[in-house]
Amino acid sequence: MAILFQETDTASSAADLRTWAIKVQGVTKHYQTRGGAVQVLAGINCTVAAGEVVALVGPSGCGKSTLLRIVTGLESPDGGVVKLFGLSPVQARREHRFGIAFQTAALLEWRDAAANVALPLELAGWSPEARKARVAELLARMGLSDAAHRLPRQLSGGMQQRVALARALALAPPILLLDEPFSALDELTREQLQGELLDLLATISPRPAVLLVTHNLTEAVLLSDRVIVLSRRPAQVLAEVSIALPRPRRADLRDDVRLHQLVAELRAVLRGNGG
Ligand SMILES: Nc1ncnc2c1ncn2[C@@H]1O[C@H](COP(=O)(O)OP(=O)(O)OP(=O)(O)O)[C@@H](O)[C@H]1O
Repeated sequence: MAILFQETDTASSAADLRTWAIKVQGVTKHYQTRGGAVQVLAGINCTVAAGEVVALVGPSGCGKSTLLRIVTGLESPDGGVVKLFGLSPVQARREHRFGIAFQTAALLEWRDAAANVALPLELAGWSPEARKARVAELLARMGLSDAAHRLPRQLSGGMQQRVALARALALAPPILLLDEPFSALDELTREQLQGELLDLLATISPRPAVLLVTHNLTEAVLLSDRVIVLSRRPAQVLAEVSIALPRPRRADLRDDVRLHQLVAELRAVLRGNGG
């Protein structure tokens, strides 16, 4: 295992920033609560290279989702800088540089599966014909062609997450941000979707950079090229673990002893931090 401790450089040239799909530098964040100020992020530095899959793990409540929301521009940091291919999160959102999928599929309940997938294409001004073709392609890719005209409530949890993934990928963004996308699913469905995501990432060209927040260490190792371990709140980067398992990967890699060793090593890092 290679544990690399967080990089300390803060001076980055514009060219360097554009090279990284995601670059997070010195990000701090606190929330004001009734009990006073709660420091959540205490100077986070991390990067995701183009085409790289990076998982973010850490103790419950340490600030993983907060960091992801800051990367999306849904929240602002108190300090520090976030760049997505050199753009601010707000610019990157405007230019459709990333797709997002959350724990709950967050589909529009009055739109059928096809219309939910079409939403980003509509917002980006695609013509009805182009939308129709792209939606059909995405639904077929996710095994949802027969469910195109079903409303979200008529879909299983796994199908809803497939729709959410298809929507996130609709504009073929170079970055995919995933916050616990499978954690609300039963174990078997979760494992199936992990396998489908592996297949997807193996076939999409060029592969998007992925930042995946997860509680599940097996999922982190199975899917990612690198795992960033956050400490307890206020979160700092405790360790970065390279996942040198070959690609393309298949879901049955979860039974491989090398994966189990990496999961054990991640667990040891977290336990060492009281996680
Ligand atoms: N809008 C908010 N106002 C006040 N406190 C907040 C807000 N959002 C998050 N927090 C607090 O910030 C901390 C970090 O929350 P966050 O959801 O980012 O953690 P997390 O690591 O993703 O948690 P989990 O692993 O349980 O999903 C928690 O203590 C949470 O209660």
